[in-house]
Amino acid sequence: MDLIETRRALHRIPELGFNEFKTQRFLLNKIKQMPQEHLEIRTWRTGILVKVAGTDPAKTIGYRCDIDGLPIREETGYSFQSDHEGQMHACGHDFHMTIALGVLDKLARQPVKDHVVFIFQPAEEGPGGAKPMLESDVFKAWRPDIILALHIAPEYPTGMVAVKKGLLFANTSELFIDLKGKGGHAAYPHLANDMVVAASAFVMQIQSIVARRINPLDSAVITIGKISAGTKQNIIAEEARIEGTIRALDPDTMKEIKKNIEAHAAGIEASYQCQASIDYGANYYQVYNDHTLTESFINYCKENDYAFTICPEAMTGEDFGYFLKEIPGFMFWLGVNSEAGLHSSKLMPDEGALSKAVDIVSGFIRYKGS
Ligand SMILES: CC(=O)N[C@@H](CCC[C@H](N)C(=O)O)C(=O)O
Repeated sequence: MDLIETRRALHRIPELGFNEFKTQRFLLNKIKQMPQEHLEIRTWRTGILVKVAGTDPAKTIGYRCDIDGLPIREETGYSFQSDHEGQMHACGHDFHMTIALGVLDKLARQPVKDHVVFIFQPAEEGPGGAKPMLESDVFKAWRPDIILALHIAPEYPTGMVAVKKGLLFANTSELFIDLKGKGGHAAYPHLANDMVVAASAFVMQIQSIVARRINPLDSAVITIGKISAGTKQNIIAEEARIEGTIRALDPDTMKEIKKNIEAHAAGIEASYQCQASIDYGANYYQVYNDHTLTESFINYCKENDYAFTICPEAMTGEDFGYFLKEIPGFMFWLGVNSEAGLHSSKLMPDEGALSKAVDIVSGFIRYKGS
């Protein structure tokens, strides 16, 4: 299978969570071109599960990748840039899918003793595909005993593995706040309740939560990524919407942050005479790597001289955390050496990482599964 050609084709067709219809068709088409003798294929919504039957199975190994893109207008200048205006694979899921296909292709040709289940999961960026997928009959029927996944890391050299035992990624929660006040003429502010001013005050106030309400020894982040309000420069805005994300390494810190956001929202309601409604959207459980399996992966990397480092935990989120909550396994970072980072319109991961990752993952599955 030509990995670079596959990645470029996937890069052209990013689709948002649970709308990955073209992506699903593309993946199914690729999978059907592989030797079928040992394969069983099932779909779940826009996702796909593929089982490679083991030759003498004692367990099932799971390998998961995510398949959705982001609402970002691409600015890479690639000749193969996104055909979908305003959508881009800016979190490397085109890499994740290509690597999964590459590993699957190898195992379809030469299975290991254990069963291996490949999980092409939709909607990682939101609203979250992992949780409902875990509850699906198809997943339950093929439920793996151990599971692994990777995420590209622009900051590490191409092909380098970065991993740690225990906590790798934070608990996350989306944050959507709708403010409703009273619109009016720009010249008569005393007759209106201006939601641009209320939203601005709210965004500034919640900056003090991490600084002043959370123990400095705990890590937490509140980022507001989007604000929308108003219709025209001389009309007082009746409504405002604030969209963001909350991150915390400890689930109790997450609860504390939410409690404080609610208190600030109540304060804004009183001060600015408006209604504030809060929706926490998708919440992702932390990514916690199993100690024994991560140790085994570290040993495997050392024995095979793969470039490797122990990394610190990160405030990124991943709904792979839900798989790891129920099934022992781990996630690792794969270096792709890009100046632009994740969620950047200029993310340009080095394609040299693709074949290295296929070797690393297929080798580890063979190491654990033969
Ligand atoms: C690896 C990565 O970038 N993951 C995303 C996960 C999104 C979680 C959710 N939509 C949220 O914004 O809280 C991330 O932003 O860390």
